[in-house]
Amino acid sequence: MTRPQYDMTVSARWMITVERDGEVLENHAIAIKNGRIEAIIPANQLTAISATQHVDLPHHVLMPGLINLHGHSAMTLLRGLADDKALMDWLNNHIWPAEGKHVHDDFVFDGALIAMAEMIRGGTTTINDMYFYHAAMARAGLASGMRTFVGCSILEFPTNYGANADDYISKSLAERREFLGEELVTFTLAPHAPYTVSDDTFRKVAMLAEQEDMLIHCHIHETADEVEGSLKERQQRPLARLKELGLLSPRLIAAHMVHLNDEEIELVARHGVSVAHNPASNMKLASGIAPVKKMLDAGVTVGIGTDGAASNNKLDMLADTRLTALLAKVGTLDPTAVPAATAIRMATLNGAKALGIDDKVGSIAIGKQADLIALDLSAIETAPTFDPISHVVYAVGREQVTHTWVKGETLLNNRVLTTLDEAALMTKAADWRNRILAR
Ligand SMILES: CSC[C@H]1O[C@@H](n2cnc3c(O)ncnc32)[C@H](O)[C@@H]1O
Ligand SMILES: [Zn+2]
Repeated sequence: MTRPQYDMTVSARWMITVERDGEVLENHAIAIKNGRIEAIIPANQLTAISATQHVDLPHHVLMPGLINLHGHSAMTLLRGLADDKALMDWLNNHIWPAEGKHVHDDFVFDGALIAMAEMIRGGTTTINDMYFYHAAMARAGLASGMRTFVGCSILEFPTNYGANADDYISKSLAERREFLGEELVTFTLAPHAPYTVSDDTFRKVAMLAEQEDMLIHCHIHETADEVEGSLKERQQRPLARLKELGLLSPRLIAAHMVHLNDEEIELVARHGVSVAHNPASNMKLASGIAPVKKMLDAGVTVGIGTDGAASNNKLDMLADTRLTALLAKVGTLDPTAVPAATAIRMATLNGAKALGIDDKVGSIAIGKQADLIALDLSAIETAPTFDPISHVVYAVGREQVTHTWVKGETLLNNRVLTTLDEAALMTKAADWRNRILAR
């Protein structure tokens, strides 16, 4: 009898499937063909099948790849330029002036590749980004092999990329056309925030999203100042305004959502809006603590994002999954607010749901694409292991990520990047440091 033939099999000591909260398979293997998981079997049945390549992970946990639900990848090149500031001081007096001097295609391409090297080494397989120069971002995504959502920024004021909202929109749609056939690249509409986008533009974005079947990605209710500013200027809270303008729908991924009352949480749940929670950025910019437990209890899909490297200052989804669990506990004084298994689901399947790709990725299941990561738990820092779910959330560091796969392609092999040249990127980073310091 001929044995079933696969491209790759991976066996692991533990497998966190995320199919059911808390499910851990011990000593199991998966078989992958054409980038898809075709079988999940006890490791002792591996002899019954054959594969071109086998990866044995005897001390490792295998789990779905992490989904970074909110980021600005190219901002790695501005990391550490302005720390210890509140959001509007940080943006108005530091980040926007620096972006005005430096942000062009080459900045976005190089900065995004540096971000992707960091993310792949930390177990992130999907990035939901928003920035400028989208063809450069998409090219970086294709070069790295990451699943890349390219958010097309829309603002009312001019930047190097666009003159006004209509200009941002038309340039973005033109850049999108070039990548429409690429499975791993998806363009989204990214109106920056309620305080930088007009009513007319928000209406256009809502219509365009329907016409073109696109997601919308926007910073919303990030700070108390944003909510108060809107009340002062328009006698309306930003979310109420966005509801009137037709923005609230399952297409919308709302980044931050820190300052919400109970009615707003209900509204967001009713309209199927997803939320990208950014605990590190919210802590560093002193924006506040998002009501994550209340949102989850109301049925909102809440995923996790890092935000940019200039406000985090890491692109470390494992660290921010830990922060998600810890911050929810301290914010509610309830140790059960976000348990470990919930935090893992937020960083994987919830991100996939928000992006509308949970039929493809976000958990380990037959038929899903092989976006997977492996972490080596044999380090002293994670010995002994009683519960791998606990270790992944509370004890591991990203240096324990050994392998990262997207659609069955190896992006990280025993901690070595396979698609990106780390040494060349180090040189690029040094060049950018000199250019930025020179201006
Ligand atoms: C439209 S995305 C690009 C734009 O957003 C800026 N930005 C980065 N992080 C944040 C944040 O947390 N809140 C608001 N705006 C942010 C970034 O610098 C770009 O100018
Ligand atoms: Zn952001």
